[in-house]
Amino acid sequence: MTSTPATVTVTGAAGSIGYASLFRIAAGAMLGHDRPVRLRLLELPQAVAAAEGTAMELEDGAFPLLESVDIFDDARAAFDGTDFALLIGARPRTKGMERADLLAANSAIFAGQGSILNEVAADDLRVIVVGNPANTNAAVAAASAPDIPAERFTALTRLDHNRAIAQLARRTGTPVGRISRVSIWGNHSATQYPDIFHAIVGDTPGAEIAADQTWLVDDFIPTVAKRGTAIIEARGASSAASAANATIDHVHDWVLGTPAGDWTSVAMPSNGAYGIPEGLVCSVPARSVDGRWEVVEGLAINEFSRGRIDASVAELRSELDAVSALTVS
Ligand SMILES: NC(=O)c1ccc[n+]([C@@H]2O[C@H](COP(=O)([O-])OP(=O)(O)OC[C@H]3O[C@@H](n4cnc5c(N)ncnc54)[C@H](O)[C@@H]3O)[C@@H](O)[C@H]2O)c1
Ligand SMILES: O=C(O)C[C@H](O)C(=O)O
Repeated sequence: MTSTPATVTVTGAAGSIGYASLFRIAAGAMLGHDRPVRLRLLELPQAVAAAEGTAMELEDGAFPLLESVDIFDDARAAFDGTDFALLIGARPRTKGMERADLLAANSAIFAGQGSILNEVAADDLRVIVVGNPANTNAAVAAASAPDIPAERFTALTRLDHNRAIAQLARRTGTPVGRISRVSIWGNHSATQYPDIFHAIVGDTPGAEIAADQTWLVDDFIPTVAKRGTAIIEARGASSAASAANATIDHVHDWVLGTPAGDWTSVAMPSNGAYGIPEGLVCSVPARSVDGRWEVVEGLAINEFSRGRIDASVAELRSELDAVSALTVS
């Protein structure tokens, strides 16, 4: 544990996920209850006034760990010396909008932010991309930051991981705290593959639960993979509090470690494990060891899982190709 203050830059700070994240970060839920935090709020100029309101509320929280709150509409100033970049700000997908439409809108933002982080962020920078399409945005940002180790760029699939645990708990009546070793593979999209073949659900091996193929294929997998869309349909806006919660879980475990005997799911640059091509930011089962994500290697992948993983990897590849084509043209 350290009491060295951490500088945390949150982009899209006045948006829904930003608002749902900041107070918990200030309270110590992300970096530990003994680590002071300096918050930097980055917003578009038109949302700076809203960010100022949020800063007033943060002040009114009188959080003992909160050393400062600064607001920026300039990315270079917001990222200067930052230790943690929570890249949330992006155009959210709204009702009827396809993820592909987001590629064009968002890749320029993340290329620009990656390149600025490369120049001004702290040496120990860690990045989590939440703004969609999160995996490909993270790949674009990493490619624009050649001096920062690629492993420091991650994207959020912890929300999918948490959703999978919740659905398993609901199905089996097992408390969430007794479910471990769930894995999300692939893209944060409808092609993602929530894998329970290695899970432990109470005292039951996940493979036993997965043996009910009808439930697995027609219920569990689509419910988890399309949960974001279901929430957009219901709320008229994408998930915010659960996304903020998952973002905090992701950074918390990255810094403070995954629970013993368990793992989580992280979209990170592939090292080639499980045949996933390098260069893609792909969700895999991962443990945090001494502050670094490590892929959980050596899991037996059956034919069913292989097909699902390959399908999501193919989508990631096509997203990256589409972004490269945009950059070239
Ligand atoms: N990966 C996940 O699990 C997951 C889950 C939910 C939502 N999301 C995504 O998170 C993103 C944010 O969602 P939200 O609900 O907070 O949206 P929101 O519209 O409420 O807020 C987005 C904020 O980002 C700001 N912004 C836009 N471009 C910016 C830029 N270049 N720099 C700084 N700020 C910028 C906007 O002004 C706005 O305040 C969306 O892309 C959404 O699809 C991802
Ligand atoms: O914003 C979206 O497209 C959905 C979001 O990523 C979610 O999973 O809730």
